[in-house]
Amino acid sequence: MSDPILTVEGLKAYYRVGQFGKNLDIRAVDDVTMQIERGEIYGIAGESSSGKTSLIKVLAAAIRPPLQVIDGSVRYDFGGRIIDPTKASKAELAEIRWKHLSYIMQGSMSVLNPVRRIEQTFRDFAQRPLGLSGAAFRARVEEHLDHLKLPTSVLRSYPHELSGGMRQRVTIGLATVCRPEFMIADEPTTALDVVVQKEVLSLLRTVQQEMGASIIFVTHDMSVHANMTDRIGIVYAGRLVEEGPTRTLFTQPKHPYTAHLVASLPMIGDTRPRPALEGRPPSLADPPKGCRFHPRCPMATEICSREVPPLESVGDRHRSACWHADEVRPLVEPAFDKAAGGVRA
Ligand SMILES: Nc1ncnc2c1ncn2[C@@H]1O[C@H](COP(=O)(O)OP(=O)(O)OP(=O)(O)O)[C@@H](O)[C@H]1O
Repeated sequence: MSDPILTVEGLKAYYRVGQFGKNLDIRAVDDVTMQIERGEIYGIAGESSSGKTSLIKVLAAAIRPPLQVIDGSVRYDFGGRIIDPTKASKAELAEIRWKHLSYIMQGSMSVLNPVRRIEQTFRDFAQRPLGLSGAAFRARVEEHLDHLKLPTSVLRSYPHELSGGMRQRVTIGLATVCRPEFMIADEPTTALDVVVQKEVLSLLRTVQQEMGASIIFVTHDMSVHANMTDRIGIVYAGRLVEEGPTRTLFTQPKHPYTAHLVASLPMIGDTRPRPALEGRPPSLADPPKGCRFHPRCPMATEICSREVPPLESVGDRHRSACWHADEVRPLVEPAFDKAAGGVRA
């Protein structure tokens, strides 16, 4: 049964910028409607500049000008306590942050203050929500780090004294110490090498399972999505164009853009040429009419340049915004096995 912790309806968030004396709207999030279930890992995928970070900034209540919410609603249900982060007061947000909602931003250094030891950063973030102080607080943090198999000696370190992988683990420690119900992770492993990346992802998944938390997980790396997520939302030019269970999206994509994203995944031992996607994503200041993907779409017909396709159900928990959803086929033979590590040759 559906038990959404987050419901987003008709969300529009634009960057309002001035250019050559004129006001310009960059429509980074344009009419997004989605729900996240309690305990699920929901991945957001899409190429660079598609609006992934802008969307989660709104969801994480981390909006700064020139980004503005223009329309729509965001509704969290934290055990019966309903909160819209786009309308909540500073005091309300301070109450939910870390305790109910935590945000692992791109690049650990943006969270870890370079001139404060890790222990001080833990105090800054978590002391208030945990309602502990002094030795009791320190004991709780040490117990948590121990549980995550992180040496408690990191508490005495400054961020620059730690490796990138260790810093990212510490960030996960920070984001989880108050046992939030909802976590938002933006490209948490992008800067790390593959081995460290796997370790960090496995740590994140373990804590998520133990806490029963929901995660929105953003990355442009489809192989990470294959390994981590229960469902994926595909974003193109500010719009959610397809959404469905991870396996379904990999094996039966119903949007030509998803079919290309999935096909672009390198697979060990498969040297067949990959079908390349022509062109570049459109400007979000002046996106094309109709389906925003139509100028690049090999399946586009006249209606695609005229009318915006609605995001409609095409199967079990599967929605697609494409006039030709029924005709979309995978571009390569899919090989998906999550239990064996997601995508395989
Ligand atoms: N501060 C800003 N002012 C104006 N436009 C911005 C600002 N930040 C982002 N944008 C624009 O908003 C659009 C969406 O950017 P966003 O960072 O959300 O995309 P993304 O999918 O997260 O990209 P990436 O994968 O590269 O992080 C882009 O066109 C970008 O140029």
